[in-house]
Amino acid sequence: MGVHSIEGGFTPKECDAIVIATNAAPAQEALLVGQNRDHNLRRSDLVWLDEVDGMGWVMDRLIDVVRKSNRDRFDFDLREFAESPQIATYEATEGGHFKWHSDIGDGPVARKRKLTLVAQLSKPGTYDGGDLEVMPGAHIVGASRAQGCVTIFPSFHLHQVTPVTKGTRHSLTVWAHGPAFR
Ligand SMILES: O=C(O)CCC(=O)C(=O)O
Ligand SMILES: [Fe+2]
Repeated sequence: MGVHSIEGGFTPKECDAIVIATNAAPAQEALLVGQNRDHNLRRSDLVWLDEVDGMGWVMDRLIDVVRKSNRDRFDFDLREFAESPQIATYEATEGGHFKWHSDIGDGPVARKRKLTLVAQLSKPGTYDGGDLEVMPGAHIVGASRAQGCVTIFPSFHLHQVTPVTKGTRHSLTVWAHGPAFR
């Protein structure tokens, strides 16, 4: 099952507005499913979109994009958005990265993740590295780095963010949930 890419899911102006609003909110160090702090696996700061004022329109857009993508490409049984979208900040100075992982976890909510959506919030020229790569089969698909581009894939696919080696990368992730695959 493939990786779906939607150019212009957000405009560059909208991406900048999300980053500016996020930077004003206090960040938490990213925890993994199961709440373990493992810098070897992941190094980034996280802000929950629900905790940033004036971001309701962002959730509305994400819902539209997921609905359309699911209708056109996946046809999964999706029922809810059970978690707040997360905005991640990967800093070169901190070796920001996220090693190969699947988003389906053991917890009651992470277990129900079915589609993962990632929006590129940073301009491609402002950071080096920080590539989102997805493995839908025996090959690796590199996500578009275009600002505002949205990449959608089944949450069980392995994916990684390569280390950021210069500058800062911001991304927005949201999951759509539903009954377990069978
Ligand atoms: O930042 C990204 O591009 C991906 C983030 C991710 O894989 C996650 O939050 O599970
Ligand atoms: Fe992930």
